[in-house]
Amino acid sequence: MPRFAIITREFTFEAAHHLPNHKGKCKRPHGHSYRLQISLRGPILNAPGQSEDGMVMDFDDLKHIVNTTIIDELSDSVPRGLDARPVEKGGLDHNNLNDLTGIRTTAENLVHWIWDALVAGGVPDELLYRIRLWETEKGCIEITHAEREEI
Ligand SMILES: Nc1nc2c(c(=O)[nH]1)N=C([C@H](O)[C@H](O)COP(=O)(O)OP(=O)(O)OP(=O)(O)O)CN2
Ligand SMILES: [Zn+2]
Repeated sequence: MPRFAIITREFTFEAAHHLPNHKGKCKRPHGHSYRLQISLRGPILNAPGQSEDGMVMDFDDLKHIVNTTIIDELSDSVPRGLDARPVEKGGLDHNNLNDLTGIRTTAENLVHWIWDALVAGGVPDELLYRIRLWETEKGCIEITHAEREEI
């Protein structure tokens, strides 16, 4: 029987957003230094002689897929919401999240959008374990498979 492990890689990006109709200051355009944690849970590979022997996934591979799917570039496979607008280039980093994603950019909505985007970009849904996102140092949103379930 394989043993399992949860691996977590952290990412940061700077981005602008606003929340239309928010009762407070967040309705105005402003920026955050976002902190993002992607966690995968899966079997520890038993592949003697291979690079990934003893890993769930190589951190380098996870970094590459997250950067090229959502952070530095936006993969063409990632669905964008109805309010999406053209952005000059790039992914979440140094962009306007309202225009890039086309969704209402609460942290709650963003973590579900990120989950969908990573699956669209090739991360197996069954490997994704948890996504955590900090907009500020004081507040964090997280989802796991339990929060992905529709009632
Ligand atoms: N549940 C949520 N609440 C809020 C969200 C959100 O995504 N989910 N977002 C915002 C705003 O985006 C805002 O930028 C963050 O607000 P806040 O926590 O108030 O951040 P501050 O650092 O500015 O808070 P201070 O109390 O002024 O330090 C709001 N709420
Ligand atoms: Zn904000």
